[in-house]
Amino acid sequence: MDQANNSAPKAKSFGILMVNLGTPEAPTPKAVRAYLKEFLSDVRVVDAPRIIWWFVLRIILLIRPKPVSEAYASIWTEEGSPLLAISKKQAAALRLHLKQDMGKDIPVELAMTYGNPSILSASNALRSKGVERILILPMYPQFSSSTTAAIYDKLSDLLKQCPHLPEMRWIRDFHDVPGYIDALAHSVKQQWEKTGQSEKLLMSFHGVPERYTAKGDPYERQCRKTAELLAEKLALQPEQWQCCFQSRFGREEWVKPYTDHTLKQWGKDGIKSVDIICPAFSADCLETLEEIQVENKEYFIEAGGETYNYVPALNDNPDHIELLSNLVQQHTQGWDL
Ligand SMILES: C=CC1=C(C)c2cc3[nH]c(cc4nc(cc5[nH]c(cc1n2)c(C)c5CCC(=O)O)C(CCC(=O)O)=C4C)c(C)c3C=C
Ligand SMILES: [Fe+2]
Ligand SMILES: [Fe+2]
Repeated sequence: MDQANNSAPKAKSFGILMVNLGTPEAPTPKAVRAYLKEFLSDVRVVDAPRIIWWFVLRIILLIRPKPVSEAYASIWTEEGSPLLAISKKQAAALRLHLKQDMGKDIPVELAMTYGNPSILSASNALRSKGVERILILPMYPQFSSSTTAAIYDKLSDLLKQCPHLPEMRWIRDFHDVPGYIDALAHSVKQQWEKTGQSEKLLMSFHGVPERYTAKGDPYERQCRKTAELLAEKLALQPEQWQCCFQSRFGREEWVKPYTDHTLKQWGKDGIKSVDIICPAFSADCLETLEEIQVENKEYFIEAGGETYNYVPALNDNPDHIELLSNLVQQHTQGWDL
């Protein structure tokens, strides 16, 4: 019998498109303005009618870049923006871990929804490596129309130019995956080993407008589920923890309770010590390193609190990378044959 007919068809190679939000190129008003312009022009992020939003955005872009660039300057590192530097480390660690687990090189390309490296350049890099099947890995444990769906939109816009499409699969969310909850619990326990357990654990998630939940965005529900599972894993009593939402933007009501209000109230109520974790952020960034670690700490201490411990994001912790590798392997079943 013909040898060629007998052998299985050659497996098409697959690659991973790891995507996070994006960050300015530099901690300067000019770079922050360019970043905010692209980010805040996306209808998935701000869904206001375009004519009205166009006027409002012009004002925001006059006022916001200066203070926000100062906040970025305060967290900037030699490797650049923490979000980008950590994301690069996550991509490299995932590449290494997949090689160990799967015994071969699986291309992993990092992309940002806004700014660089763009989804276009990362997709082209995968194509140049001969990848015919792409697994999209949004680095958001909880699905939101304002983050994960924005990646879908960008990618579909880009694919409109392509005469031939790759096969694609998505990791839509992993808010309740045991490996994710375990990794969060492990990071809290490590904090407790270093500093002792505080009176309260505050789980602070990035907020979204209440209207988004009303329209069917599952984000708030998924955040609450993550928080419940983490509390259960840590065997916390209801009075020992609280789920809150941070990073409000604009004047409308966002999902509650608000992180800053809660910390001020706890300080006034005589709570002396708090541990705070931000499970919606897979990498430390402006919203954790400045807003949570600095700004909200001040609110708590000024209101009478004494001890405030920020539990870092999962970043490139080994159990985070193990979780990502397991998710990749589950979602590519049948592709590696
Ligand atoms: C305008 C509305 C915004 C929505 C809705 C929103 C949702 C959302 N964002 C993240 C994750 C991140 N956001 C970050 C920064 C950031 N977010 C907004 C606005 C909205 N986010 C702004 C305007 C900014 C920029 C900073 C500022 O001007 O205040 C970041 C950090 C980026 C960095 O460079 O470090 C992350 C990460 C999630 C998960 C989310 C909803 C689910
Ligand atoms: Fe945000
Ligand atoms: Fe593994």
